[in-house]
Amino acid sequence: MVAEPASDSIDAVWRGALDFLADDGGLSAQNRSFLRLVKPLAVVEDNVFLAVAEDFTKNYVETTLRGQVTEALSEVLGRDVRIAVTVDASITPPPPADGETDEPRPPQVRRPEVVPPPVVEDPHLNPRYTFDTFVIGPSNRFAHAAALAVAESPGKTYNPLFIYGGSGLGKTHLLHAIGHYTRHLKPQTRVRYVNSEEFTNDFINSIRDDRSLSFKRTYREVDVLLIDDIQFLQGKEQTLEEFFHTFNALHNAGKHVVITSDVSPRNLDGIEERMRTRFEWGLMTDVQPPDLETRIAILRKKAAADAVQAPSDVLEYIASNITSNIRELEGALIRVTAFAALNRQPVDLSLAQVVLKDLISDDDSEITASTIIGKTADYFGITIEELTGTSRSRVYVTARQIAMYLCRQLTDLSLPKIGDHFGGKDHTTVMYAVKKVEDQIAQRRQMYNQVNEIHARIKQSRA
Ligand SMILES: Nc1ncnc2c1ncn2[C@@H]1O[C@H](COP(=O)(O)OP(=O)(O)OP(=O)(O)O)[C@@H](O)[C@H]1O
Repeated sequence: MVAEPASDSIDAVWRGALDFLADDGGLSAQNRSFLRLVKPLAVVEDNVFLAVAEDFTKNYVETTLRGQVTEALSEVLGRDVRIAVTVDASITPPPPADGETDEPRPPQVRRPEVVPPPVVEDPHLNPRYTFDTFVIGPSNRFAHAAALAVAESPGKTYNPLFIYGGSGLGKTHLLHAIGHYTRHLKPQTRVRYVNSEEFTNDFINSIRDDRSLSFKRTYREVDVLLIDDIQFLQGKEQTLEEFFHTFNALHNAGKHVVITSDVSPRNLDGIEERMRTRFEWGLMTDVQPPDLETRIAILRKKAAADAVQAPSDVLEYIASNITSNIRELEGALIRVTAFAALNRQPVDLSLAQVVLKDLISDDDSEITASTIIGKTADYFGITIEELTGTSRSRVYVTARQIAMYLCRQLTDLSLPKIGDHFGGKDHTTVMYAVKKVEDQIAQRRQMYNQVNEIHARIKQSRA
């Protein structure tokens, strides 16, 4: 059993968590700056209480940084913990530690007249999903144009904008791009991005905690609401009712709503007619699987963004063989370039063919999260309960993170749904695991081999 740290050791726990994050290497300078604004308060059972001076910082820590911070604290404490962040306006950022003086200091957010507040991305928006990084082709030209028009003048035309289409075709990317561009043009615009599952959880929690007013404020006091994967609301009557009122309140006030779904409004079963009709009030547009040229252009852009060298014939090979999902397309490129980097080999066609042999197969029967979890547990010689449980032993954590990564790569499940398969883990934990495995694949041969071997076994099990 892990001893409960005395309350005066909370500083040591927090320092350990910061060291863990530093070793992990995944924290940007901006995020390090944010963590310096946090004052650790106490560990009580499985809760770690933190305080910050501002709502803005609280929001950032609770959304963008939650996965990493929770993971680090759980690692240090040896068990799964949750974080709770409170606002205490009397907190001032600590002075820089020795040797830290060259690091950029976070701006003093409480003296805006001297130093302006930090200009950071909206914590809910992925910085990589912008219009600049979006490749336009015949399959998405209309959706892109509509998204751009909304971003340029929200509340005016195409309200609501409804974007639908299959998994991994860029719907989420477009939603985030609208958010970024709107804020770029008019920084004071209040934009909120939310996945429908988070909306549901937020709603349920607000009822449980008697916070319906703050829930309403969160979703109604915005200029642009971007709501992803609305199909998850199918059949959830109370949440739908709440969403219906949210939608009406925003629409009546001339605020913009952008919705994505895997099917068109009329194919959304389990959603009342009155709501489906409203979705059709504005503009509906689909995104289709991209053609070969667009797929090659997407790979080229991705290679340039990641600064990896990949000759044209390799990009064409990948693009010719992976046709229906852009997430898979990008995953294949990462796999090839990671293998080449680990083996200090140049990326060429024969290498790509070997590396992608099992990925490019004719068998397209569906891979499930259960298969992935089962095969990963087998590989590590642990049980499914251990893999999906809460133990922090290294082997369990590695197995859990690899299985989460493979679920993201090989299934159409959303981050919250993947979390559900792992005993109800938070979607930010899944996001963190995916990012961590992605990074380590390119840096550690062992990780690369493990992921590849498990992937091969999953594919074989379907043969
Ligand atoms: N046209 C595009 N140009 C560049 N990258 C793209 C494009 N379309 C999709 N992508 C990339 O493909 C990946 C999957 O896209 P995204 O998550 O937006 O798909 P989605 O349609 O929302 O899928 P899901 O329904 O599974 O959530 C992302 O990394 C995204 O950046």
